[in-house]
Formats: sequence, structure tokens, C-alpha cells
Amino acid sequence: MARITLDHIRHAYGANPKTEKDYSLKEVDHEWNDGGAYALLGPSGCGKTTLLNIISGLLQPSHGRILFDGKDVTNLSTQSRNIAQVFQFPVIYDTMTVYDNLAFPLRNRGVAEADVDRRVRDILEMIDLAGWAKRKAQGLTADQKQKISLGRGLVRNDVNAILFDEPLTVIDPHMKWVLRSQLKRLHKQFGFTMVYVTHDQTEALTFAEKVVVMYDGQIVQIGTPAELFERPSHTFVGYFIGSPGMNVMPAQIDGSAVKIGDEVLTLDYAPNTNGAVKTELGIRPEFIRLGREGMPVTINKIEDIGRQKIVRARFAGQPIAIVVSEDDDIPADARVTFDPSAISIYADSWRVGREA
Ligand SMILES: Nc1ncnc2c1ncn2[C@@H]1O[C@H](COP(=O)(O)OP(=O)(O)OP(=O)(O)O)[C@@H](O)[C@H]1O
Repeated sequence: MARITLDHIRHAYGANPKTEKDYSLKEVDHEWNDGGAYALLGPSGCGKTTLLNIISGLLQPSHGRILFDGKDVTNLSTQSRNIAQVFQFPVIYDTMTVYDNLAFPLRNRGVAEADVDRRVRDILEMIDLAGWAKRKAQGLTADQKQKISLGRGLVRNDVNAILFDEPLTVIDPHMKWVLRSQLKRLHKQFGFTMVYVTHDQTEALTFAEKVVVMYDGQIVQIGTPAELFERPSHTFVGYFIGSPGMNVMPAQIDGSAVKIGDEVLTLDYAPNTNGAVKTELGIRPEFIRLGREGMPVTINKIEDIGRQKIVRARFAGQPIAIVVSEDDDIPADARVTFDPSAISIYADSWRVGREA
């Protein structure tokens, strides 16, 4: 397995890119740990596949280099990068048996037949197809075929990395959960470097140690699920992670005073919003307390979501969501307080911390 260095990588599909807008992938300059499990998460068109294809070698970046364990592989083919890939749709040989499909990547590399057999049997168990080993892949369901694809991606343990591009799209919801847990377990057991592309936050948050959130061709945050939840670096991360997403409200910042409409909150620090055109306050719905104390709100709607309720309200002229537990009392003339440690201030969409 390998450490992956993305050295000042940028990519434009068109010839002669001139402005930032011409780049589908804006500058990425990061190092991903050997044995790390990373999820690339973001909406359609944000550049996830572009970045994955640059890592796999299907695409040459317009600028920058890619290194595996310090070795420049930018000009190497996919084959010579020694990676395994699992795509959205099954890539298998229909005329081969399930067993032979799984054995193929190993036999191709001249692995001894006894080792092939041991490894293939392990994988058959893992993907729950042990009873199907001798069956031809032809005629299997889409689900089963994709499980074989996953198995083929996992069967070799000498690859630099395993890349997954939305591999569970065709799998039914229950099996999705099972396979995700198995992938996580395998990662713990074998320490593969895994890069997993998805636009589904549940998938990313349950699979990855580090989630790489992409938006509009750039990486806006790399963090653990807890970091993305507690300290979103960009307002997009706030909106995209969490359900409902973070409340983000236009705010005027004056020293440590934050003004939203007619309401003023005082922080215990003065955020550095130097020269920002747009300043905002962000707070997740889980960190707003609804009670008899604090600032006034007007409640519009209460949604019951099982053990919790989502209260939709207006605060200082802005729509906000508040999460309360199912047995919390909601007073008619409710007021709100914000947990001060959960408040984030954003200058032109980027989080600004305490001033030094
Ligand atoms: N071959 C191509 N030629 C020109 N533009 C492309 C090409 N492939 C992707 N793009 C553009 O690059 C941008 C990023 O696309 P990319 O496929 O990397 O996004 P994505 O996050 O993987 O989206 P999805 O989840 O829909 O696959 C998009 O604006 C897309 O239109």
C-alpha cells in the first residue's frame, strides 16, 4: 500500500485554460496517508471522478504531479501504477465462473494456485457468494455481479491503493449496509489505502476515516466525520453534512459583536473577517436551545422524525432549523440560545477562527 501525494494538481478539460473557471479541478495539494481510508464526497459535477481518474492514471492532470510513496507516477499508465479499481457498474467476465473471475487478477500476476485458492475462498465468504463459486457469472443479478467486482478489487493484497467509484449504486439498501461494514472491517484488518467516491454522506461518513469534501472543483475540507460536523471549514460543508444542514445566516461582525437582523450576540473573541465581502454566522440545528430564555423566534412548523423533532422557525428575519428531542417541551412563546462553542463565523464562505 502507498502514501499518495497530490502535488499542486490542477485539471482543465479544454485546451489553453486561462482563468480559474476553466479548471474542473482547482489546485489540490495534499498528502494522503499510507493505509488511510478516504472518501471523496460532493455533489454531482464537483470533480470527484476527475480527481479519482488522475490518481488511477486514466487522466493526465494539466498541472502538477502525483506520487506513490514519493515516486513520481504522473506519466505511468494505470496498469503500471499497480492499483485496483471498482466502478459503479460491474466489470466482470460473464463466461467465467464466479471463482475464476475472482482468481483472475491473481493468476494474471502469477500467484501460486494454493495462494489463489485461499484468497479467493476468503473473498467468496466476505461477499457472501461461497455457494455460487462454480456458477457462471452470466445470469447472476446486478447485485451479485457488483459483489464480484468488489471482490476482484479486494482480492490482491499487493496493490498500492484500491479506488472505488460509487461502487454501491446498484446494490440494494440492506446489502449496501452489509458491504460497507465489511469494507470497513477489511480496511482495519489489512490496512489498504482506499479512496472511495460517493455523493452520499452516510456512505462517506460510515466508511471513511477522513472525508474529503469537494465543491465546485475544489477540496473545501478534509476531516474526520466529527470535524466536519463540529467545525465545518466552509459553509458548503455546513449545508452538505448533517440533516438538516447547518443554519447559515448573514451577519455583521464588529469586533466580538455579531449582528443578525436586530439581534446582537457577543462572542468571547473577535473573528478576523478582514476585508470580507460577505460575513455569516453558522450554527448547527443540534446546538440551538429552545426554551423560555434568550432571543425571540417564531415557530412555523414542527416535524416529527422519531426520537427527535425538527422545529422550523424564523429568527431575526432568517429561516432556521432547530433539533430538539421528542419529549422536549416547546413553549408557545419560545426563545432560543446558541451554544457559544458551536458558533462558527464565515468570511466569504470560509471559517475564521479566534484572532491570535
Ligand atoms: N471528459 C470531459 N470533458 C469535459 N468536461 C468534463 C469531462 N469530464 C468531466 N467534465 C466536467 O468536469 C466537471 C467535474 O466532473 P466530474 O465527473 O469529475 O464530477 P463528479 O463530482 O465526479 O460528478 P458525478 O458525481 O456526476 O460523477 C464537471 O463540470 C464536468 O462537466
